[in-house]
Amino acid sequence: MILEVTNLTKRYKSGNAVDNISIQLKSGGIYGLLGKNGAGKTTLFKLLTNLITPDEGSLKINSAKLKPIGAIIENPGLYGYLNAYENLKIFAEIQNAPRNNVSLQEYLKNVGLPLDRKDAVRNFSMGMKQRLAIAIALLNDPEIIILDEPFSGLDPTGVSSLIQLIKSLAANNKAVLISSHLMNELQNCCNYLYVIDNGKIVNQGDTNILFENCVSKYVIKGDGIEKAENLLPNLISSEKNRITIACATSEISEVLQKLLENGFLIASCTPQVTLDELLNPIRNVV
Ligand SMILES: Nc1ncnc2c1ncn2[C@@H]1O[C@H](COP(=O)(O)OP(=O)(O)OP(=O)(O)O)[C@@H](O)[C@H]1O
Repeated sequence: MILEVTNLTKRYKSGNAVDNISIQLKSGGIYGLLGKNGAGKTTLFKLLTNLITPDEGSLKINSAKLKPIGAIIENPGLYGYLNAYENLKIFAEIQNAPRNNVSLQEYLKNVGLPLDRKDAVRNFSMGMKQRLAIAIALLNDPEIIILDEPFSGLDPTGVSSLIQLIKSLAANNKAVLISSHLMNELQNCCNYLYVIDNGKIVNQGDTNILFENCVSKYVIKGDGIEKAENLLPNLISSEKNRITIACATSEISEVLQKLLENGFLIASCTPQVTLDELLNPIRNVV
């Protein structure tokens, strides 16, 4: 493990922002921290990066590096009136990181920023700002990268290219920890998920398994599929060419078989998971 957090707690007058949290990160893994607004994600990240001190618990980083963590917490704090290269150079100076022309250009290239963009970063798209912030987080070649809500404000193309960049960091053996309230983005990106609510980790596991275990509904599409209503006791809703049924992963093949046997052609069958189901794993019994 590159990072081991044990029973971390942070109390405020309003209550425990982080409540007895334990997490472990391995090099090369992409970890998601999924939770609603106010769940405690940013507070946990501030504890991991020593911006605040815990009231209880411990944090162990198994690295010989002076600065093993690179992080973007809350917003990428960029200088809007400077260009990408100038931003990177200033942060490299502040962090005492290598700042010769070649290595700075290399950082920009590695995060996919065009080297010929010389205008101020206030003109950049959100996706480009995120990339620049990641380049800054990478300046000291940290072993752990922490990204707080990196998908916020990105369009679908920006999200998928950011996911590619995050995967390339993990392929270079970095441990990446990402917070978000967006389940689909984390599902597409992370190997392992921690679900946080009210300061506590309420659910965790391999992303695919976690989602599979939380599926309680399927949307089935097909020409005239709404006419299958009477075949399906677990029907939730029905409209032209589309039905939604309550059904666990273990039961869906039987349902599809029944539809096929009765002459219905299925165009797609999509599992549905809501954040509520991930937050309340015990309730997911169909
Ligand atoms: N400095 C502080 N003083 C008092 N309460 C705080 C402080 N920082 C955070 N909190 C409280 O701790 C809880 C967790 O906040 P936190 O910002 O960690 O949540 P979050 O999951 O990051 O939410 P968001 O997605 O909205 O940023 C909230 O109830 C918040 O009001």
